[in-house]
Amino acid sequence: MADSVGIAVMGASGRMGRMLIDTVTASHKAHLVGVTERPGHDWIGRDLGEALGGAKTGVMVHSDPLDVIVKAQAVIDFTTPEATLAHAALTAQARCVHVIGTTGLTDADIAALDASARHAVIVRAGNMSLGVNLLTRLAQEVAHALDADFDVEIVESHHRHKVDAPSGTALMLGEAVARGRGVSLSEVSDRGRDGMTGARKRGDIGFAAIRGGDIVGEHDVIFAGMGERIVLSHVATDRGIFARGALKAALWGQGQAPGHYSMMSVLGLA
Ligand SMILES: NC(=O)C1=CN([C@@H]2O[C@H](COP(=O)(O)OP(=O)(O)OC[C@H]3O[C@@H](n4cnc5c(N)ncnc54)[C@H](O)[C@@H]3O)[C@@H](O)[C@H]2O)C=CC1
Ligand SMILES: O=C(O)C1=N[C@H](C(=O)O)C[C@H](O)C1
Repeated sequence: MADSVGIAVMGASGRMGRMLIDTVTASHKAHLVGVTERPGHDWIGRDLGEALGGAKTGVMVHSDPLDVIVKAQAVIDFTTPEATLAHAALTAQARCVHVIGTTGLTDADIAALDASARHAVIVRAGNMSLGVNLLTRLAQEVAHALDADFDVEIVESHHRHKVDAPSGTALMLGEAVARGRGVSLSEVSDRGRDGMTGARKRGDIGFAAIRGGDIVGEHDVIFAGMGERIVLSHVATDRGIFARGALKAALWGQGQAPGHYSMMSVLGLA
């Protein structure tokens, strides 16, 4: 265990929480030191293995995040914006690496994370997969090469339980296109068209969201010109890609200077 990194997983019973527990447990480079769930959840106070329907693991499910943060070298957090902000105040005090996959954060939330990142290493991305992070680089390059004669539309599809839109990934892709064009996304973003919207505005970056069934996560960046169209796509079929990225970030963060990093740094794409 000497070189193995102690990891706490927040939101243990969630879709990503379960995947993260499997990924950390299977790793030779990390081990699980604790997990949390929201106060009132029926897993609180139980052994994690038993809560998952298997044998005892000796890892208990806590509701107080401090109980696990004090034991961890890295916290992996795919929960809710409210929970993630509360965790960030504690990881900053504990000086432990905070890997944040939670999406739906507001600009004010991100500013609060910037403040925590003065003391702790935060790695945050709306998508922790290698494929999507590479796609953001490609989208930026294509946007740079083309002018606004090509209309950009970002279409994302997710499972019926997803609560935020556009997805964190769609926003990452939108930011990449805006960077490639040298504009600010907030000034050109077109979200939630409905009714008599008027014709499309030149230079806008449009977003559309589909929700249904068990779709893990699909993203298209469409560059639609006159007589031709380029479509950059990513299809996730297994949440393991996000969990593996998050674990990689937790390991990479050890020994880094405090700061608010993205997966591009972790993957050597920055
Ligand atoms: N960045 C990435 O690569 C990815 C990000 N996500 C994001 O991760 C987040 C979670 O996604 P899912 O696992 O699908 O959602 P989920 O709803 O299945 O899981 C969230 C879990 O967090 C728990 N939780 C809520 N408040 C808590 C608190 N105060 N303390 C501890 N646990 C708490 C919930 O009870 C739940 O079990 C979403 O924001 C989603 O968009 C999801 C997949 C990949
Ligand atoms: O909620 C999800 O499931 C996902 N959320 C992330 C997002 O908002 O982009 C990443 C992935 O697409 C799955």
